[in-house]
Amino acid sequence: MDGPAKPQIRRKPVAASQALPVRSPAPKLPGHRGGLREYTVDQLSVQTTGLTINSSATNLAETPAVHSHVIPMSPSEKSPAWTNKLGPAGTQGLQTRDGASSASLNSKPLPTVPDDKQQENGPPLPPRIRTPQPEGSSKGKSPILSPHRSPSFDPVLNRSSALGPSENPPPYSLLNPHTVPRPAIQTLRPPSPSPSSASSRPTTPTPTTPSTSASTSKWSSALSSTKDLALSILPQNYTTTKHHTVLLHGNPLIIYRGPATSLSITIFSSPKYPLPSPHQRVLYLQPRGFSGDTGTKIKTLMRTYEDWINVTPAHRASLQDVDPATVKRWEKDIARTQKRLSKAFKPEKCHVVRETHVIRIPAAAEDGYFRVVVCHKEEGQKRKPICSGPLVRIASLSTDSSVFRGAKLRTLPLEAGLSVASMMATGYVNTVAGPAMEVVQNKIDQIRPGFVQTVYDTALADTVDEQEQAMREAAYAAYQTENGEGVDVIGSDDGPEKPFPVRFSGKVVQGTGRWSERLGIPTANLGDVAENVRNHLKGVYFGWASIRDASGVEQDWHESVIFVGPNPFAPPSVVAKNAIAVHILHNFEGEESFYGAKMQLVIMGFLRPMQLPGTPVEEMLDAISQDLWLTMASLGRDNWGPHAVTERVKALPVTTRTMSGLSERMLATKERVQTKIDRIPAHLLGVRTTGAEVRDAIHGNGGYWVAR
Ligand SMILES: Cc1cc2nc3c(=O)[nH]c(=O)nc-3n(C[C@H](O)[C@H](O)[C@H](O)COP(=O)(O)O)c2cc1C
Ligand SMILES: Nc1ncnc2c1ncn2[C@@H]1O[C@H](COP(=O)(O)OP(=O)(O)O)[C@@H](O)[C@H]1O
Repeated sequence: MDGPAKPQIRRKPVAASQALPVRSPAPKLPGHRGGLREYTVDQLSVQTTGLTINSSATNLAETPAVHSHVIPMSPSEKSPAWTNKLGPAGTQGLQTRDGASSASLNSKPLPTVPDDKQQENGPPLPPRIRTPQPEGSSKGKSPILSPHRSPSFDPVLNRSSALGPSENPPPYSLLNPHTVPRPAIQTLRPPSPSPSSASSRPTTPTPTTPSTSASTSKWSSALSSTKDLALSILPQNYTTTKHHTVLLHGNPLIIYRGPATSLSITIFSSPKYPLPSPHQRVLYLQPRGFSGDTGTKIKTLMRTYEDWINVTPAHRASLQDVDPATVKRWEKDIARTQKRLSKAFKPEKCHVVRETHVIRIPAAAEDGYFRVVVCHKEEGQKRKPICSGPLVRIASLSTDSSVFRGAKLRTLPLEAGLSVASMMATGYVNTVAGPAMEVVQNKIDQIRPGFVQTVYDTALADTVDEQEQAMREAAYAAYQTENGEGVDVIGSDDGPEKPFPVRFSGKVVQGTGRWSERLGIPTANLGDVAENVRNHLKGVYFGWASIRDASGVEQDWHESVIFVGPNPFAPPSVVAKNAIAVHILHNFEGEESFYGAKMQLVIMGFLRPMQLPGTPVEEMLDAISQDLWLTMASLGRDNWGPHAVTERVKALPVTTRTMSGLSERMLATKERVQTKIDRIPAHLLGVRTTGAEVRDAIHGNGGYWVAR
């Protein structure tokens, strides 16, 4: 049971310069096969390694349908162009209903909150009890999987269907319940059951599979579990200060769903403080815990100089225009909040309901933690933040390592849950969209990471070497915390310490399946591993893994967590032999398994001793969430990556070594496949595509608001 002593976790200071103007996830370098420098430690050969990070995305956010028309705002009502160059800032210590400061996840102060609006330790509100949503007829079903799609009005696109002519629903008949990938995640439940989630509410009808196949229910239950988890982890649904309260309607976990991704809030204020007039009231989406590269993307896609995104709804609607079921839900939330406010404030000071906003979340917001900040903004003046809403997590269904960005330890289980849901959803996309999608998506994945975005928005680096350096730094920067404190990492920046790195290989064999059944995390079990590895290692380690394909060609290297110890699920034996189980932090896009394949492993360091068999599932998940976090952060550093990538790329012909040469090739391929990609409404299944993100801007702010 006792492995090496628990390693020292260091807090790595992060220099501002590490927030690079390049996009994370980083590109896979074409032709990268991970040629390696080898060392020798005991009888083991060792090597240094490289970095590969992928990305894709999705949202099931509810977009309340508007029945008839919306009232366009007059030009004067429209939000002013945002020329303000204030950097991102936080709302300081906004008081939540349970008296907790929202600064627990967001610690930067808002610099310009007027005195009378500053946070105060105002009357603590009674704890919020989340009551079940009786309308929850669709509990457990993902909104995008609901069996019927009505041609209801789409408030974002301002037309009668969310789907354009080229955006037909995917060929769901192709759904094959047997091909949706593992894992089963039934046990991935919130620590304490939370009765309500967005998944339990009626939502805007969306296209779906006609069947209630096993795969569909698995996928939707993965999401619904994660959403439940979100409620228990990010439970506060309103923030309040002396004069303002912002109530979030729906689940704080908002799954990306293309241009129709939205969130709804209601703003209250004290009788003496009505909200500014519509043309002076501007709503921003403020990224929390992001690194500079995301800021760069926002700036580029939104054609602006700042990281806050102006999301002020473009249209004014009346309550009669809104779907009655949505209004009913809002009213219920409002009544509940008002009841609490009336207990917390004297009647003459009690906040009154002012406006409800349905905010469209642009694709530029990417994945991460956000809050809505309501500002007072007069022409030619700096904006003045008035109040801000609860934290929300915008997420696409992807196993992209960057889903961990911005997460704090408290939210990591949620991140792990998302990662599992992502795996299933991405497989689902491949299944429903059929082989075309798979081929095209695979291609786009090869060409897309980093490069396309780089071409769009930044000056190109001169050489591939520089690009590789940049992508590594960008990957690391993604783990910066919002307060600049840095991230937790293992080991020194100089690279792995003796006896690591340790390199070995094994053959992927079938395990008992019990681990993934219980935790929802697939682990490749290794046979044919050298005895000295089995016997000398014990505990949980991190490192790089690479699988050889059928023809023996080594594929990309992926970050991995590696377990060496007795398998608690294996049949008892007199001398328990150590098992080696590897979870690779990569989505294998619907590939069922790689049993029989040869896996190369390079262990770079020790994470923790193994937990005793019988440890509660929640505790194990917590530990693994931290394992994943530490692995990504630790391996993202310069001296911890697969440097041999550089050597490989150097071997390429000179023309392909320059960034421009590469990016041209990338773009040419991209153009060939983009048209196909664009026809697949992957966003409905939660997958972001580059084309969809770029086109997103044409929808403008969208959204609508209702005066009370
Ligand atoms: C990252 C990781 C961490 C693990 N941590 C533990 C642990 O702390 N305690 C334990 O008994 N098993 C641990 N395991 C191992 C599993 O219990 C199990 O032996 C292994 O994943 C094989 O399961 P399978 O037979 O279902 O494939 C871990 C596995 C992985 C991949
Ligand atoms: N990210 C991943 N990490 C490890 N294995 C994966 C991953 N994705 C898919 N797999 C596949 O899933 C298998 C493990 O599945 P699992 O449900 O744990 O079954 P078993 O324990 O019976 O092998 C691996 O052998 C591998 O083929």
